[in-house]
Amino acid sequence: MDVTRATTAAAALLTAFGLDVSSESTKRTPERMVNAYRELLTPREFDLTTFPNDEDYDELLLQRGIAFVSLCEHHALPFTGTATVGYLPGDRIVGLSKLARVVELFSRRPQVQERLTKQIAVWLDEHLSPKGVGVVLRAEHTCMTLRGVQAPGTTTVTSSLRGEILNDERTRAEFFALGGAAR
Ligand SMILES: Nc1nc2c(ncn2[C@@H]2O[C@H](COP(=O)(O)OP(=O)(O)OP(=O)(O)O)[C@@H](O)[C@H]2O)c(=O)[nH]1
Ligand SMILES: [Zn+2]
Repeated sequence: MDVTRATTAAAALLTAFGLDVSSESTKRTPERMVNAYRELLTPREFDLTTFPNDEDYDELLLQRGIAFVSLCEHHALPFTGTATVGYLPGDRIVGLSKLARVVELFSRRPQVQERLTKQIAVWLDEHLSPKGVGVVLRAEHTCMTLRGVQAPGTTTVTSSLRGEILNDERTRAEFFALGGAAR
């Protein structure tokens, strides 16, 4: 991100909106605005730590209630919610915190919820090679609740399933029973 250019552009945009960016209170507003968007668009880096599945744990593991914030690519407004990320281990188990970090990796960029959901599932499938992966996101889109149609209280729910969580009926039912609608 070119912060200097972005700050100049933010000042021009706010001025074009008719806002005063010269008072003591607002003169740093363009810079603050850029910092806020930069934060929303910058995931923290991490290493994917995995361990051998020595106990042969062969049931589902779910992480529920992973809070995320992303940016609607149509309006550049935030959408926020919670993710449930689950997997059925193969030879390796994952460090628990990494599930939330993967959600952050893909949420801090311009997104649509469908793509975000799928990217999390595909990434885990490719990097962890588990027997199955399931992701459910539940989010409020401020472009829908604060403006436009103004439908407060609406939530958008998406899911992406792979492997046995997709194909095995019992595993799929258990996944949704344990973590459906991103509790
Ligand atoms: N499928 C999908 N649509 C989204 C997402 N986020 C926002 N949208 C929609 O993207 C659409 C953009 O449509 P436009 O008609 O060009 O935008 P607009 O004129 O601001 O429309 P309104 O929001 O209806 O006022 C809207 O219907 C949004 O609700 C998302 O994550 N997934
Ligand atoms: Zn939007």
